[in-house]
Amino acid sequence: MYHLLKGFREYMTRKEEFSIVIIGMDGAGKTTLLENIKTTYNPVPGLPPNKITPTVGQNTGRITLPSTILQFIDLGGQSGIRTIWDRYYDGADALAYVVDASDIDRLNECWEVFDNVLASPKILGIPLLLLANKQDDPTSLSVEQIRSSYEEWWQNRLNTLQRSSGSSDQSSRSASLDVMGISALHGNGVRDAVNWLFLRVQNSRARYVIDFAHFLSVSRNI
Ligand SMILES: Nc1nc2c(ncn2[C@@H]2O[C@H](COP(=O)(O)OP(=O)(O)OP(=O)(O)O)[C@@H](O)[C@H]2O)c(=O)[nH]1
Ligand SMILES: [Mg+2]
Repeated sequence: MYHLLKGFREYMTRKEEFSIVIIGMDGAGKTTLLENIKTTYNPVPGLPPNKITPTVGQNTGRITLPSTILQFIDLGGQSGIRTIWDRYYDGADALAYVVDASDIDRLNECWEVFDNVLASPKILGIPLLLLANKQDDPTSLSVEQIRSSYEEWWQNRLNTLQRSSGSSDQSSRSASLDVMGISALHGNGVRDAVNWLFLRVQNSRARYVIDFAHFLSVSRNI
């Protein structure tokens, strides 16, 4: 029991590290977001936007918060590379799906790609944040418009599949979807998005602690 309690104490006091995977279509602004997060939180700034090129593979960045380390993994979004995303879901504590809110012509494709992400059983239970990026661009859709666009896309898809009974499924899907607006280029909303991710991964840790405490109380009674 002593070792169990010692282990529990060490578990409670160590700086927990969480992995956050950033996905989204090519050009959505994922790497710009990652580099902005580095600049915002680290003493060494991230790459300036004019030095960022399309990602082939992945980029990573770590930030240290008072009680937590967040490790961000930004994956390339070009169609040929999207097949690698699935491999990263297993180790992910949270997912951020970045949308280019100014690229209205590609929104349908964006929702198809998003739907594929949602269809993966590996992401069940992982906090998921939808980021409507490029809010600094006056042509960008707002957070509400992005949410409506997804709802509309989903409804059309149901209609195409002639699954009219699925409408309640659709409403629960979009109602539980967290959407935030950001400008990865200028940093607006980036701290709020990082706070959301931090709180969600912390909450999932709290659940583990409750489970462990429950395990301890059960083992005491054995
Ligand atoms: N106006 C505006 N442009 C942005 C913003 N974020 C990114 N961009 C621009 O969008 C383009 C693509 O940005 P990236 O960060 O390379 O996009 P990505 O999602 O990493 O793309 P892949 O690596 O190909 O998957 C660049 O020209 C960025 O400067 C933003 O918040 N506002
Ligand atoms: Mg990139």
